[in-house]
Amino acid sequence: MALTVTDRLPVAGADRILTEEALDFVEQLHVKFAATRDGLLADRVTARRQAAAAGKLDFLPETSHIRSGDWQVAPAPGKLTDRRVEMTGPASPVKMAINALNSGAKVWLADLEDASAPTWHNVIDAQLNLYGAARGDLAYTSEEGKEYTLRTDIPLATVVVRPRGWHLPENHILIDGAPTVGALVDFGLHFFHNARHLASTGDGPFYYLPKMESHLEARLWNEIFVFAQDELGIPQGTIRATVLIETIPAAFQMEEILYELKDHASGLNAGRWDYLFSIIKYFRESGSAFVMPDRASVSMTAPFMRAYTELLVKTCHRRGAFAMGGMAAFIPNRREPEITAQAVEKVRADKMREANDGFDGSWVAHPDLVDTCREVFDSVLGDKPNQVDRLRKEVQVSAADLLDVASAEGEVTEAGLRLNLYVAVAYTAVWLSGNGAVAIHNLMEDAATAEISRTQVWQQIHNQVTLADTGNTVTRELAGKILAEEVERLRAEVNDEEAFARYYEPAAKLIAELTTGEGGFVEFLTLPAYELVS
Ligand SMILES: CC(=O)SCCNC(=O)CCNC(=O)[C@H](O)C(C)(C)COP(=O)(O)OP(=O)(O)OC[C@H]1O[C@@H](n2cnc3c(N)ncnc32)[C@H](O)[C@@H]1OP(=O)(O)O
Ligand SMILES: O=CC(=O)O
Repeated sequence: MALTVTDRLPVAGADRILTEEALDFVEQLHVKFAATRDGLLADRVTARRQAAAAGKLDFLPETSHIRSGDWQVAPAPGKLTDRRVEMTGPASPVKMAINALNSGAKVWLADLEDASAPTWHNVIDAQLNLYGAARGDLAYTSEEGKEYTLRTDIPLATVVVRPRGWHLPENHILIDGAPTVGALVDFGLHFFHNARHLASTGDGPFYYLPKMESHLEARLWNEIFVFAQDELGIPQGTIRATVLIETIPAAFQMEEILYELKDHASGLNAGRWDYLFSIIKYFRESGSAFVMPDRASVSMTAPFMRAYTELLVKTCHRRGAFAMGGMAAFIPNRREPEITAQAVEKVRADKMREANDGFDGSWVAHPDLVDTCREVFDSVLGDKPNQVDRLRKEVQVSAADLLDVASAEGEVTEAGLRLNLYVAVAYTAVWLSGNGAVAIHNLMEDAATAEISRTQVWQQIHNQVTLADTGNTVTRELAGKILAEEVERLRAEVNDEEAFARYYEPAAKLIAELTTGEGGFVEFLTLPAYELVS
């Protein structure tokens, strides 16, 4: 096996990350685990085809002993016993890393996934920032002279790193000439450089694991953790992982996922946006029962979404694990107090539902929402650091409840179709420019929300949906016409032909292929997009 790095110096300091020893560690992870990951990705395709053909999923009969068994995950480590507010955001640029650490949140989900466009610069810069974060050593002065330093008056947020999902490759580290697995690169570099230090201070290493589709994928992570801890001489069980339940098959395997990671598990998170994307994707050709209303009208109170969150809380607490709430997409705007007031009220309502339902904490996307989330959880938790003791035994959720997409109120409209196409192109353009999250119309957009937008269009075309406001049927031609109009709208808004040609034209071409193209469904928007960035 020969490991090569295609471009060693994307950012100052890269050599501190891409050391021979760290790359050896990544290579070892690859040799031991990449083939299993490849097999699990292939299994996803088979499992989805079967479920789509049947138009249903069920709890696994072969693991019923796990669901009925009496077991608990390991107790939470000190730094993860109170997670009432978690701030999410990309680990690059350094300014955002410092802002997140300083935000007053208990945890910072340092995102190498949906809020990050994994350009080589971003991948390495994020690792440099995580290295600094682990050691309390980050500072930055902006071009305007604003100084960013870590606060000493409050505890900094505990870092929980979210590596890329299993599907994404890393094109800049090759083994025998082939791209490596992005997740193994992200985890491997972070663990190698920081695990001993974090373990010595009780600050980690902690991870969020995204987009898994089966408990066997969780088993693979567990095997990686066991190997990595042995290699670096760190006690087994030091790593703690919170798993995002954000795919529909994973919702049927929550118990099994916790069980596989038992000694390393600290909780599950209800990743609502990817979850919606996953349902659309999984059952995309299974008929009208799975066609969702306009994205904006599917809320967390829709019965099928409520079934999912209720089951998640019950499952976690029964096993001594934390149940973490998700992301309300409303973003404050420091220049528009009215927008901020609306965002705060909507976020407050969302967090109140979660806290009352038994979640132990939740996510916010912006530092100006930390206080709102904390106030809500303070009011429900009182003196307690969490509510893992609320077992929610009364909750009963069936397979049919989880799949009852038709229970969502709302319609499919041309306005929704138009907005989906606008957002998909606008977000993809920003992603191609190297930024994985952006506010569009005062909503947070990241890879997960953009995936909903583009898959809804695909699903509407392939199910010949009739639009409630115009009576038209969604066809390739209609979506293509609206796409062209939205691209012209964006051209006028961007008002910069160079930027438009560089980012928006390729984004529009890609979104056209993914929505109205004849080339078949593409699993992840970020896979072809990644081939367009360096
Ligand atoms: C579906 C999921 O997976 S959700 C989780 C993944 N998604 C995310 O994590 C999105 C996180 N949020 C963000 O990236 C940002 O809030 C955005 C892109 C939505 C909006 O960012 P901006 O347009 O920069 O917001 P705004 O101008 O109001 O920012 C004000 C300040 O807060 C900082 N800020 C905003 N959001 C964050 C954040 N998430 N983390 C750290 N700092 C932040 C900005 O850097 C800026 O700092 P400055 O005053 O020092 O310059
Ligand atoms: O990752 C979180 C989500 O909501 O998707």
